[in-house]
Amino acid sequence: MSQVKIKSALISVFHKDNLAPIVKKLGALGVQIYSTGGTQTFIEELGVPVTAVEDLTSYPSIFGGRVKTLHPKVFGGILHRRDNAGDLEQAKEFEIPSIDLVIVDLYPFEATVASGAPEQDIIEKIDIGGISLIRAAAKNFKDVVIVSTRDQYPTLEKLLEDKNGSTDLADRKAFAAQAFDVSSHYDTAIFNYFNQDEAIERFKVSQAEGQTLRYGENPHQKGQFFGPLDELFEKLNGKELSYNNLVDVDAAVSLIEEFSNHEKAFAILKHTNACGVAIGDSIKEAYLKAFAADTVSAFGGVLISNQPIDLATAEELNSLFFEVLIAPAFDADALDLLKGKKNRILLVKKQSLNTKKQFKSLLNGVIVQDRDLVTDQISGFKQVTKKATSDAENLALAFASKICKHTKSNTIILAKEGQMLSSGVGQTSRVDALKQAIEKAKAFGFDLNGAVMASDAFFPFPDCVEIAKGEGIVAVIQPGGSIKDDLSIEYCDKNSMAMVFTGTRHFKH
Ligand SMILES: NC(=O)c1ncn([C@@H]2O[C@H](COP(=O)(O)O)[C@@H](O)[C@H]2O)c1NC=O
Repeated sequence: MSQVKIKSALISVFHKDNLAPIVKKLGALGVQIYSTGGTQTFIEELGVPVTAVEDLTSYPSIFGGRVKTLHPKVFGGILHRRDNAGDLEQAKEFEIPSIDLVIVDLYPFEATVASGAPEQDIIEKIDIGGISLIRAAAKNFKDVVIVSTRDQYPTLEKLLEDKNGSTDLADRKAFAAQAFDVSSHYDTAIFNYFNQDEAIERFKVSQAEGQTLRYGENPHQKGQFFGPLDELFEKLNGKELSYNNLVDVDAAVSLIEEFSNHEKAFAILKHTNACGVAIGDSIKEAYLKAFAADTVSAFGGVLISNQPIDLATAEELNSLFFEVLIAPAFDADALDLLKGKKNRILLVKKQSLNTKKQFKSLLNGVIVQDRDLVTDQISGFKQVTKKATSDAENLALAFASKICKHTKSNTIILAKEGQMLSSGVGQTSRVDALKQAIEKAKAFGFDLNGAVMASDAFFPFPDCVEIAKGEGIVAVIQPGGSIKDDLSIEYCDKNSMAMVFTGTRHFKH
């Protein structure tokens, strides 16, 4: 395999951390180092010999650093083909030295955008010279080693250690692949920043972090997840998250984020749908009320709370077999108890979901939409029946509507005082969803007299309110918008039921 001995290096890095051992090693190997302003000072302070790029190019860094390495002596030094007589001839003619190793750490564009910095600061953090160095060195991987992020320092260090400055083609090609990963990710971030109003209809996503999952939805399917999982969660216990766990965790987090921190909320999900949701005076009470809604489906579920898990709640949870429990924190004694089962996945939710877009693949393409960020507020309820909803009913309706929004359509949620009694989930007709909900509520011993009903979309006919009346349901929330709304309203008026419209449909397909 064709070996290249590193005799010269160009180092230009934004963050200087963890660079010192590499510089020292290169110095010890007698490598000729070229460097830019701040990096050069850093290297000098280590006592390692370094030549300023300015001395190579005979040009100073100009325009506030916008142009410092962009020069034929630098790019020629990287790009000339060492096995091409013509290139070698020209390199000699123009006094272009070989550069065998390039180390770059780009201006932190994404971090600057995330910090909320003004546009002019963001623009100045679009690295031009660095990205060009990366692309040039990666293109000429036959002759050059390109280290394009700080993450690769350990690999380089090991290489320098093991091979004393020599590199194989395979090493260099692997670095080149990573370099184009870095450069394409960087440019995607810049494009998405410029295309915030989506004037250019393109779907460009680059997730820098990924992990291979044990398998996909089923064992014969491969699965991977791309995203910053560690930013969202800290795993305190349990086996690796599976594909299906991740899908359910996403649904659980989306649902629990409907509840404000002063409400003590607990939800149990199966296959992305809630089979129990409640708010209570304590988190233990919320859990017990959520569990009561469907003590069968809770088995193997994904559980989530918006409050820390205390010992009292953990003692109740301990007797349930569940896959995942997510909470903002776990009391030490609760954690000790729950850790008793080694496979149980316990996740600390560190931050909120902040994506504004959702996408999935279909028809050989990708479908993209804004996330449904509308939560129906009592202040926005439109009373459409003669009988107005009471304050208590409004609270129950708002609660039920939050669950509707995160349940597969067609859905009906039946609730009472901060407790989901039952749900009809993913049915092909709304009537079937209601019938399923009624059957389930009865199966788990609930009296529906005085309960409220939420529907994710309008009632095309009055049949749902008719059936609901028969079960003692007193108040209904729905978006409205059917040409036959009047029939449902009339029925409610004649049967002293109250109904509010929200104006917002919450289909979830
Ligand atoms: N303009 C150029 O020619 C140029 N060449 C290298 N850089 C970047 O300058 C930074 C290092 O600068 P310094 O060594 O001065 O701290 C690196 O992030 C590198 O990617 C440049 N800056 C931006 O484009």
